[in-house]
Amino acid sequence: MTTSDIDENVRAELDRLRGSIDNIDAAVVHMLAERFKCTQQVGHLKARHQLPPADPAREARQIQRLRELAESAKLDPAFAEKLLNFIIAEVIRHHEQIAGDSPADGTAVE
Ligand SMILES: O=C(O)C(=O)C[C@]1(C(=O)O)C=C[C@@H](O)C=C1
Repeated sequence: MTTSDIDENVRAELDRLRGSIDNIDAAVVHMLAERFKCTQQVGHLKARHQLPPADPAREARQIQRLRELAESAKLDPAFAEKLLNFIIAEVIRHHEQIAGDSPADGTAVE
């Protein structure tokens, strides 16, 4: 059986759920885009002031907080931690690129 020859009621329920999934995925993309807009500004600030791209102490606090939020939301905390680490790794890569593009005297224009 394929999804094209299933019962009409099942099809309607599947379509309804998929509609919500599509809305949630869109919200996730928009939220991530906003987060990356902020972290790009952090990257420029850090580059201007010769601050290191990564801040492991800050990350440890973020992971702890996210794990607690995940637990209370009934989301697997290990998954939440992996997701945050994945996002942060990309942010650090951007920070490193920005720092690499900036002259050491901090006179770069954004
Ligand atoms: O808060 C910072 O210092 C950032 O650079 C942002 C951020 C993040 O994406 O949340 C990224 C890298 C750091 O290691 C910690 C946090």
